[in-house]
Amino acid sequence: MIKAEQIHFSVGSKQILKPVNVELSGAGITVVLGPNGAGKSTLLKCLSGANRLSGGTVSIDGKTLQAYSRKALALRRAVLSQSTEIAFPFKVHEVVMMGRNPHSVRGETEADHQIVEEALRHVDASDLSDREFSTLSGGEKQRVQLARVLAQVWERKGALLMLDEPTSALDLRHQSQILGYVRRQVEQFGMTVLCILHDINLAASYADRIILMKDGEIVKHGDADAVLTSDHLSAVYDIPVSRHELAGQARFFID
Ligand SMILES: Nc1ncnc2c1ncn2[C@@H]1O[C@H](COP(=O)(O)OP(=O)(O)OP(=O)(O)O)[C@@H](O)[C@H]1O
Repeated sequence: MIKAEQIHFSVGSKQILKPVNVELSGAGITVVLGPNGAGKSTLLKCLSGANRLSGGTVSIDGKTLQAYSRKALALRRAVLSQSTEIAFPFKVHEVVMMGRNPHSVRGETEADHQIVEEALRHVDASDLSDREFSTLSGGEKQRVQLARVLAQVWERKGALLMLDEPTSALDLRHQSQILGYVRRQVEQFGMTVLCILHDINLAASYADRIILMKDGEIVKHGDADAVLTSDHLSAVYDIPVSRHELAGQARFFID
């Protein structure tokens, strides 16, 4: 369980994240939605420990982030950030193996290699394994980075996954393939997922809960069906958004 109490984040005199409380526990996908600049990535970075908080505390299983060693934190939660670039000429399989580093006591094992192979298969990137990472397309890089994150918490019961726009560079098939796979991980291993998306329809398809943000604040946080209303979305995005039910699924359109 991850719990944030009154966390906030400022740069100079600008408060980018106003004091918020967030609690995520148990198996499920929480999607963070909101317009550009709403503070979604800042919230995720504060929860993951990438941002030094201006105030408040984040704890995982009752222990503050500061009380975890880097390795213990890496075994408990994995983070996919927006930037997928890597400065050095690594091969794809080497990038995914980085996700296994926190597990290595005496180097890579056969099991680690199998996990890397499996992770690449699940993101449809097996054929890229021996390619140099820097030569991949944007969507290929994003899938490989996701494989690295999946390898980090491979089949760990109750692991935390924090994903910042994991599908932003993906085509339609890969969007649904990858979010579908994340959904199955949640169901099989009880993972707790926090995922930033821009596509409201994707969010409606995969989210159990929604955090709706605007101007550095959480405007709504609750069950997806209750948060994803025409009124809430129109107010947050400053544009009329209508909700329709199609084949039993909520669908959103700009009027
Ligand atoms: N280190 C920083 N220094 C100055 N401003 C920052 C910094 N980090 C974030 N910001 C600003 O804070 C606001 C929130 O940024 P954040 O990246 O959290 O937004 P977001 O909701 O993830 O946006 P997007 O949908 O565009 O990715 C933005 O206006 C951004 O420019």
